[in-house]
Amino acid sequence: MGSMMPKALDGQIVMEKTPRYFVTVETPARVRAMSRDVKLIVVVRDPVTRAISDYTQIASKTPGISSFESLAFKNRSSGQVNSLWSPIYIGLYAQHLERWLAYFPLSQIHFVHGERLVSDPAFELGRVQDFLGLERIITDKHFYFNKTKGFPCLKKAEGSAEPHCLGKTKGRTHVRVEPEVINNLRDFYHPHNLRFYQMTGMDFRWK
Ligand SMILES: Nc1ncnc2c1ncn2[C@@H]1O[C@H](COP(=O)(O)OS(=O)(=O)O)[C@@H](OP(=O)(O)O)[C@H]1O
Repeated sequence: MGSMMPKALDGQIVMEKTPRYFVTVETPARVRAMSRDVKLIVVVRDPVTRAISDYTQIASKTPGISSFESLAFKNRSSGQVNSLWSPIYIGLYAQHLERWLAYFPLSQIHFVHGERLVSDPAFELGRVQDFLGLERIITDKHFYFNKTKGFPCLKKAEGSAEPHCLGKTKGRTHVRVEPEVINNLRDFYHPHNLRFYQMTGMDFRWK
């Protein structure tokens, strides 16, 4: 992993982004072997919406896939959640964080509040810049709310004068999931979320 990272000059920061790192069992030890003072950034959102978003993405690439409802439960009538199904498993944030905390102090891990990244991107990016020890260059002046997209976008893309929104696969309409299933998943995640708030000292206020 370390040998694959590009070299940096003094004053430069090398970034690497892989969503799977947070949940892959071998990763914390590998990252630690590469650098013990690396800074880690994790974007987290309500695990129920996260699961539906994840399924929406998988379904868009998998013709004939079973319904969310049938994959999310081991047994629908008993309401037993299939916590090993990846869209559900990834949202068990406390469990994943626990593995990282065996290798890194909490002070080296920064959590981006996913919902606030959408409602107030400048605020969340302010926190990220502080965490990285950077000057606060990105501020609310860089964003505007694009009504068509329903999300914030950049007024100017890097090296261009044109506005820039994220692509079509970011911020798309989710598949409809039965309200009863959503409530069931909320109950399932509730204790895990509370543990996560306690571990991070942050109240994400997920329902
Ligand atoms: N500004 C802006 N524009 C569009 N989308 C935004 C933005 N900020 C955050 N988001 C949320 O990012 C979600 C997609 O990111 P992913 O986690 O799927 O990306 S990746 O897997 O890391 O590539 C995507 O999830 P979905 O809404 O489920 O599509 C968005 O809610």
